[in-house]
Amino acid sequence: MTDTSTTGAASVATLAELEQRAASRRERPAFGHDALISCDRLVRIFTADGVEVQALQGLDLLVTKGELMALVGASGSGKSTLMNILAGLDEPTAGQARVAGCDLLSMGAKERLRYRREIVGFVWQQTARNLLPYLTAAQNVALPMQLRGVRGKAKKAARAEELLELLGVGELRDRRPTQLSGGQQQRVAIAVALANDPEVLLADEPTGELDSATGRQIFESFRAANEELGTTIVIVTHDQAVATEVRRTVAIRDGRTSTEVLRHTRIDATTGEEHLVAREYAMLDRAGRLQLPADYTETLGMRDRVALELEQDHIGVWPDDSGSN
Ligand SMILES: Nc1ncnc2c1ncn2[C@@H]1O[C@H](COP(=O)(O)OP(=O)(O)OP(=O)(O)O)[C@@H](O)[C@H]1O
Repeated sequence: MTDTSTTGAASVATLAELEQRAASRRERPAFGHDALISCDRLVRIFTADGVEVQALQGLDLLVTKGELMALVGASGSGKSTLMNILAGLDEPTAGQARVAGCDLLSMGAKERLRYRREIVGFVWQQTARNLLPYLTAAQNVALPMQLRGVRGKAKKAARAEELLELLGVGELRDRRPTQLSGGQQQRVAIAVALANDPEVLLADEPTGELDSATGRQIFESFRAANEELGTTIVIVTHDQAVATEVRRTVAIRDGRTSTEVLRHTRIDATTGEEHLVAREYAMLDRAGRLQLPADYTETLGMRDRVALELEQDHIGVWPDDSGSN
């Protein structure tokens, strides 16, 4: 008979060890504790005509304060759903979402209104949705300050002027939206979104209705806001030029973050020249789940099951060869 008591005793933790483990788990910082935007297993289910659509299926996303990043993904992948939740316009079905310390699931109506006025600013694709047609550019920028209860007409006018100048449309302050080009309207819209100095600026396809040269100018306006005012900016875009200009592009697929491209400049040791280096990463969620890019799995004919091997500094993933033995 084999004596298992020794092995059994060795594998059973003492009470003191269990208490220590529980304590260290408690002390471990929560997911995204130091991020400005933190989405944790975010779910949004829509029900239309008795049919359920899972627009977000456990999406994880962390954005650090001061970042300028892009979100990309095919049509229907859930980008606008996520933006509407982050903008405080829609509520998630489950999961957690926090922006600048505000819990987007438990906010009451009053808190939600304050959140939309003071914590986030947004710029939409449709230029007409961003500005009131009967107000001048400067009056449009002053309006959010007025709604927030900022006192002093001169103070509001000065802030409006400062923002319009920063975005390169200072000289257009007295024009109404119909007297501005699409690109100029979007720059005024960015000034409106920044009026109350929000922590986060959200933009959903802000260059979607513009030609590529104008789109580039708009992107430069976002960069100016990010660099000069330190505003954290998240841009949803189909625009390849925008997606490759930012340091971090996160791809959403089927309601989840799937891959992420990080870019940094590297100086060539021999020539001294600067090169932009981009590298694609797959997201690993807290349960250890990894989504492999479809083009990788299709190339190697991987389906249903893969073989894994732990090496010293990497994990190998091979097509399932169990049938060939
Ligand atoms: N109000 C709604 N009612 C029902 N289904 C919805 C609603 N809003 C979005 N959906 C569905 O949720 C999924 C995600 O939509 P979403 O608009 O977030 O995608 P998207 O990535 O922004 O797409 P696009 O790039 O075309 O704007 C889609 O299948 C869409 O049909």
